[in-house]
Amino acid sequence: MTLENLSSNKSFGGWHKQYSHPSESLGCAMRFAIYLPPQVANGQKVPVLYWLSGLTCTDENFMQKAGAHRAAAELGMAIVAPDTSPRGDHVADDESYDLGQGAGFYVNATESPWHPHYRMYDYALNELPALIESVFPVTNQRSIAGHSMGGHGALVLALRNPARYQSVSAFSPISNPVNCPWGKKAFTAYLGKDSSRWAEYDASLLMRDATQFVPALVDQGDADNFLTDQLRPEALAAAASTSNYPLELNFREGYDHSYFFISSFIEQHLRFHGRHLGCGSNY
Ligand SMILES: N[C@@H](CCC(=O)N[C@@H](CSC=O)C(=O)NCC(=O)O)C(=O)O
Repeated sequence: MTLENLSSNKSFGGWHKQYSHPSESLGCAMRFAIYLPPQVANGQKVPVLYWLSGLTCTDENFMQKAGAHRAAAELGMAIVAPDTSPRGDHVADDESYDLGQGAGFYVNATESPWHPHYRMYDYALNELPALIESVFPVTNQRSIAGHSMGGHGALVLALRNPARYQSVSAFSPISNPVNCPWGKKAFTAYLGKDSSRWAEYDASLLMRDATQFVPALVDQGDADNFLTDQLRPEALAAAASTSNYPLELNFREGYDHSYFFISSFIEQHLRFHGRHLGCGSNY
């Protein structure tokens, strides 16, 4: 296993570290960041929250802007944040911000020129957790969370793989991508024009049909400029009502789509995951 340590910074008694590694699923070097709480210094293994970021992000946005380290340190929870797509000169790209590098949408692409590298679903579900669990002092207890495109990714991964995750949460997720401009553009490019093949990556359609449940928490700002056109939380609410899914959906007055919103409620999300991961004093 070739794992290159790119940076290390002490934070709230634990460590924030960035790594690069050759990814088999993506066929390129891939970067991720990990926050290791202080408990690991005592030889303790800790559970992991995977965080999937949104359009234009790298591994850095969440770690530097969300303010999650204090609660993770208290709870004894590792957080892993991968980059949002494969990267490199040999990797297909597009000049728009919502397709190509920085916009992997957590799918396995089937279409040219994307399919050789754009396999973020496999990477986030299998390759990254296998690497993390073989190298770092963590247990195999996982939860998953994300923002916007990453909220879509987190919900889809948990809904399709309920045995893999203890809990799922999202801020401002793209809840019904088959019915919004971001989703239609990305899915047409990555998955092809036949929209019947998009359903396996649509959180609302998956939640409507779910029979196995992962506790789910979603926060949505009501002043989010993407709310009506792109995010469609009402579709997720309707789906949860159909399947009796254990979804807590909160609308937060005055909050927008930014990391100011995420940083205002991230502690509540970490405590929610902590209860399901069995860490911290509040479970
Ligand atoms: N540049 C675009 C919008 C880009 C944007 O808002 N990205 C969000 C995620 S949006 C959905 O996935 C983000 O997290 N940005 C990074 C950050 O640190 O805020 C535009 O101009 O409209």
